[in-house]
Amino acid sequence: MVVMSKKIPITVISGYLGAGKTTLILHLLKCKMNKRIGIVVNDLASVNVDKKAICNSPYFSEADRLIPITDGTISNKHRQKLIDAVYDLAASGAVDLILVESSGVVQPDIVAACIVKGRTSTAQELDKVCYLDTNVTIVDGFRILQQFLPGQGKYNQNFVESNQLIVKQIEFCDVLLFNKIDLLTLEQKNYLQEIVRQIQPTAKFYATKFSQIAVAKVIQTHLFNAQSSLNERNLSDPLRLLNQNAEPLLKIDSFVYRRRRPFHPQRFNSWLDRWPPEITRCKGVMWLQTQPSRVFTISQSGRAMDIIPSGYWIATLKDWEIKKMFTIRKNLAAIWDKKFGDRMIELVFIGQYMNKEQIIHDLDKCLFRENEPLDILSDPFKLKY
Ligand SMILES: Nc1nc2c(ncn2[C@@H]2O[C@H](COP(=O)(O)OP(=O)(O)OP(=O)(O)O)[C@@H](O)[C@H]2O)c(=O)[nH]1
Repeated sequence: MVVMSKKIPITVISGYLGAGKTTLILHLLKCKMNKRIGIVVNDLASVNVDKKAICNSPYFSEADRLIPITDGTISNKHRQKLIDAVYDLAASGAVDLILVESSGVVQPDIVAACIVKGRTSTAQELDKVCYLDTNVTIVDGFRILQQFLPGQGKYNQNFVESNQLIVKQIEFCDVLLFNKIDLLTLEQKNYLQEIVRQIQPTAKFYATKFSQIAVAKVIQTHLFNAQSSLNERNLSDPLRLLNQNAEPLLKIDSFVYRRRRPFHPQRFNSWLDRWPPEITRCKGVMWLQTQPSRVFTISQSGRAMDIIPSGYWIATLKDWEIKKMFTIRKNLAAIWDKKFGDRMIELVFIGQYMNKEQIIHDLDKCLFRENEPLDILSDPFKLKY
């Protein structure tokens, strides 16, 4: 049994799909004050896009540690993976604090119960090496504008189920970040804040843009009180909560669309105009025939869509640089293609009742065909500067 002289504090970050959880982690990495940070990222899809975003951050240092968990639902199997990952980090002595990013469809009270009462698969007690310090819930103001306004989605089951989950996430937290306020008018912001405060009157409340918050407000706050927080919600026996076979509140699916060939910019752009509403969240990378050196990152959440150039493919570097990258990036050989190098389209789609075959079929039609004429000038993704 490992006995730690000092237990490691844990901040759990919850929030619906695309609320800004990874954005908060990237912000905290940037702000850290000589602390070694351990991160557990629980992503819903089989490709952990959040892990890539964090590991590629210039602020993720060699002293930091990250353990990814994929297919992050709330099933018993995944609860065990989460407990084991947190224990490994806390018992390693290699980190000073731990951030746990829940997947967007997870109830935070179950994650809290895992940390308060969890035992590893080898029967080690988690509370011997770490303690739950703060539960942060991030609320996507722009999404709830759509979901919480009167009359919206009244007869739509997707809305009802996702609203239930968002409300549960709001209810169980010590700190609430009301995020994406840059996308709201003052009137919308005030109206929605009022609703959120009614659901959660006691937590510390901060309105944020891009999850920007002072470190001390979310780390080592000592705000979580296991007795009152779990008891208040009639969860007096966290073990029961931990062991119950919770049906996910939200029946949500995900799949990965992966192709080596690039998109035809105009065709892909017109597909974006016909975006299937069942897709709740899409994230990943892509490339365009017209701009073969650029990596484009896509991040869609509800009605908000970001497609931004975010660096260059390794395949565009000089030969010696590419060779060096092979020694640095251990997984590069596995993804390298003779013709395209590391260029690829890899998009994770998350949603309810998605017509996967139709989406794949339509996206395949957006791919650039051999010997097709190239119209660089009318590329809608061309940078204006
Ligand atoms: N306009 C705006 N965009 C934001 C803000 N915060 C985050 N975003 C964007 O929202 C998108 C989703 O942010 P993430 O941090 O990846 O969200 P997440 O909660 O980690 O997403 P999942 O892990 O998929 O559930 C990204 O494109 C962010 O840049 C904000 O305050 N304003």
